[in-house]
Amino acid sequence: MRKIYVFDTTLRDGEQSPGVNLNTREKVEIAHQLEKLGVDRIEAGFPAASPGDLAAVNAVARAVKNATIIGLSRSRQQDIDAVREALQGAQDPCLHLFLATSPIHRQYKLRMDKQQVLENAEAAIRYAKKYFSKIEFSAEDAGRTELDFLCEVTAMAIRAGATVINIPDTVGYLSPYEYGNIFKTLKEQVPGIENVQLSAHCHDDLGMATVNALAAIMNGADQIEGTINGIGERAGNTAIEEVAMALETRQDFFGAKTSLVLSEIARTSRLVSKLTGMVVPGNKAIVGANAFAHESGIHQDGMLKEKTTYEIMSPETIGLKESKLVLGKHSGRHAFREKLIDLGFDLEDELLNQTFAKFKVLADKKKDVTDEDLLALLEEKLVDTPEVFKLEAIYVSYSNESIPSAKVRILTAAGDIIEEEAEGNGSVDAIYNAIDRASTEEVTLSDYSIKSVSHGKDALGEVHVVLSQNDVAVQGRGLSTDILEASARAYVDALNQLIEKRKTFSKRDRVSL
Ligand SMILES: CC(=O)SCCNC(=O)CCNC(=O)[C@H](O)C(C)(C)COP(=O)(O)OP(=O)(O)OC[C@H]1O[C@@H](n2cnc3c(N)ncnc32)[C@H](O)[C@@H]1OP(=O)(O)O
Ligand SMILES: CC(C)C(=O)C(=O)O
Ligand SMILES: [Mg+2]
Repeated sequence: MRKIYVFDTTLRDGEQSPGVNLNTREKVEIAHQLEKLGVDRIEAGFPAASPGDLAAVNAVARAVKNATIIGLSRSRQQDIDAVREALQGAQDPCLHLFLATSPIHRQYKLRMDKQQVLENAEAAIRYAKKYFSKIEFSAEDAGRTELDFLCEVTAMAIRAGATVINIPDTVGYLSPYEYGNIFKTLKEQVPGIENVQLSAHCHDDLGMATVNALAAIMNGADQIEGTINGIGERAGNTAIEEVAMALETRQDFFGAKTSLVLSEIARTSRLVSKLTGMVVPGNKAIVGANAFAHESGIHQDGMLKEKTTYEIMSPETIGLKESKLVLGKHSGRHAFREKLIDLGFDLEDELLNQTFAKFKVLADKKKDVTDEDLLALLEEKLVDTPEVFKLEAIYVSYSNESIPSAKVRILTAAGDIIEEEAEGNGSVDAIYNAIDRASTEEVTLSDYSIKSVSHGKDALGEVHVVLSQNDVAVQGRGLSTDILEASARAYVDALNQLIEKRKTFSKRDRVSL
């Protein structure tokens, strides 16, 4: 199988992401992880950028033993000398030289004509060749460079001694067809091209960085350059994990492979995200939190029956434990039952259906239904007290400038609907006074507590109350994403418990008589 070399530039182009700044310790930590991931080449930084980056590149060069270490340099002697200094101690050093070749960059940025670009690049490569056996030359903005001039630049770089020729689509402008065609043309037309490696370096401005890298591979590229999580200048670079997994998953189509240790992908992604502070979007391919998560019932059902129905690769391949079936409002009974079994509850069909109905009501209110939410729902369902009173609705009126009031609508076991209103010294007190009126029970609230069962601002609130009547005390519990509703439910639950307990006492009394 054809090998595709992986050139990781997380520490250089990745660090060019606005807001990202990696210190020496962080660069070394990421470099060690990249080594474990098995990347072939690590671009550790741009030594001429600052003394700190020079020192960081040097620390990486000394620390890493199993990858080529690269430093970036403009086509200028002082930059090349900075890379020489930075790569001291590297087992396998490589200089990365670049000069822009496109008409826009030539005219406005470099203020050079074609001839000057050729001469400057050649002089830099020849100077560098005295110190480096491995030199990669990049024709910056190759994507917008006249193809015949790009061939000329490439031929010059090969003659001057470059060992890798990189074709950057610096501004992420090209379509896969156009980008692939550059590689095909260079392969066909440039003398000596067979003696060097061709490299693809893409940016994601139009969301085509990965597909362009793949197009380059299909047209003869030997190496892809990219970053972990696709971080980098503007919209970022090709995400290495995406190319590696595309090649792995579609070997039948691409017929090429990287030598990455794929099971290190998830760990590397997490580390880079942590140290750069760049959060990985949930829907990011391969490494996003949702990449192996399924929320909708039909997909979950398919997954439970056969994973390949909805997964083209396995989470284990990239070092994750397993796929996730996330319960939410789109989930179905199959996944719900499976989740409850995982939590240790194998419910009979009827109870399952009742709990499922409650779960759907909760899922309408919450983004994610967590294990804690489910346990709370289950506890409520498993302890089944007959509902003499059922809370149908509450309305609360609160302002800090008036007395809080509440109205409740309660359905009785006999089928009557009772509506009552009351005021109180707070919203909860007003609700409880209204429920007292509706139930006509005379009870004392001896305890009230509230806690959050799950996390986040849409977490379930759980209210516990203790009601007493004569010598009998009962507890009630209510759950809701709204604490006033949870409070009302807990109170009504306690009233039902109280009535149930009273019945048990009176039966016992009759027996003893
Ligand atoms: C596509 C890419 O990712 S390229 C890499 C981009 N990365 C970075 O720029 C990060 C590190 N850069 C830096 O720290 C600074 O830009 C430095 C230290 C390299 C240079 O800083 P300064 O000397 O202040 O120059 P400044 O950045 O303002 O301008 C760049 C100069 O380099 C020239 N230049 C740009 N690319 C090249 C090149 N490949 N070869 C030679 N000269 C170049 C520009 O034309 C400009 O020259 P001028 O001063 O004669 O007009
Ligand atoms: C330095 C070069 C290779 C680069 O990052 C680009 O052109 O995008
Ligand atoms: Mg780049």
